[in-house]
Amino acid sequence: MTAVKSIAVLTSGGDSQGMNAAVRAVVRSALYHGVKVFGVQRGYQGLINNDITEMDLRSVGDIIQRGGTILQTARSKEFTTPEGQQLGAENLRNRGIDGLIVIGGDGSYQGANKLSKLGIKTMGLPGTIDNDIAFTDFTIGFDTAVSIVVDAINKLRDTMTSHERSSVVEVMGRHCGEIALYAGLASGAETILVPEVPHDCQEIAKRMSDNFAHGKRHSIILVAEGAGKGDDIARQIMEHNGIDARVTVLGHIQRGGTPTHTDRILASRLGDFAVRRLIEGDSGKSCGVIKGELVATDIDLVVNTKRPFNMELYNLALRLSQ
Ligand SMILES: Nc1ncnc2c1ncn2[C@@H]1O[C@H](COP(=O)(O)OP(=O)(O)O)[C@@H](O)[C@H]1O
Ligand SMILES: O=P(O)(O)OC[C@H]1O[C@](O)(COP(=O)(O)O)[C@@H](O)[C@@H]1O
Ligand SMILES: [Mg+2]
Repeated sequence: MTAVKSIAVLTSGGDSQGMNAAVRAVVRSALYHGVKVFGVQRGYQGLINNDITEMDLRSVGDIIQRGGTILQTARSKEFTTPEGQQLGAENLRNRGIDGLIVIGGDGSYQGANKLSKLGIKTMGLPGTIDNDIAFTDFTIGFDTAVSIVVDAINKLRDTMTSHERSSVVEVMGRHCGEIALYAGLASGAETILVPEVPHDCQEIAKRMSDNFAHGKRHSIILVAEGAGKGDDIARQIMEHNGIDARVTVLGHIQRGGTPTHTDRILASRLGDFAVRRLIEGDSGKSCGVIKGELVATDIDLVVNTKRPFNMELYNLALRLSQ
């Protein structure tokens, strides 16, 4: 006997590579356990518009390797109102859907928390390139996004070294420096600017000049968008040390392309886990992986906890990039 007979799945907010793999896992796991499964189009907007269709095994064929999301995504203003949330919950109930799996980032989690408080059995899956959700080591899409940034920096290094230039690379992360931190450490960037740690352009310029004086032939400055605009940082540093700085804004390239195997496996594990928890009667949880183990944490706690910034990795990146 399963605690839910019929569930729905949606993707919301900024898309991320691996969302499709998560949708596939939810659909196939639900059907495996004899639970009906519905797909909601365009995130919470689809809940409001009643844009909900039943899915079968073939609805999720040939998608594990695709970026983006076959369910489409949206940022829905209407859903941030209590009326929008009530309507979304009613539309689910009217179809006899008694469980919902939300795949999205910190904003989507706020919405999932509201639905859970309205009595919908809701589970959240962390789907965002930003890695800004607490109580999971990684979010779905982060590994792919970091790989894309590292690959871009490898290419930039070649030409920067040849010209003895510095390169400012702006990456995503409106409120969170995880992409900059991981990509910076993995690519040997000399400077990593994140919203969590204050910076001083004069100090950065001085360190850069010292490095050039000691034989460095390039300098990579990685800036999370939440820490400043690449153009502004480049201008300020150049004013202090006169070293030619070129700016690259990676933008939405970071959110596209085929997910890495790490993201596909994370998405598959989390999607299946969320379904099993709903079947066992659990709800109001965020699914995550901590030290390799699947965990379910109260979504209310997750949305009210800021993910701690990893200063150990940050300091390591600085020490190793001298
Ligand atoms: N406080 C909130 N209450 C209810 N719904 C919210 C809230 N914050 C965000 N949402 C919903 O989640 C959607 C996605 O959030 P957003 O921050 O854009 O993306 P992400 O989930 O990737 O962080 C929003 O468009 C909105 O519909
Ligand atoms: O151009 P868009 O779609 O607003 O997305 C840009 C944003 O996407 C993100 O990667 C994720 O943002 P959300 O949490 O709002 O989905 C942010 O770091 C970045 O600012
Ligand atoms: Mg977000």
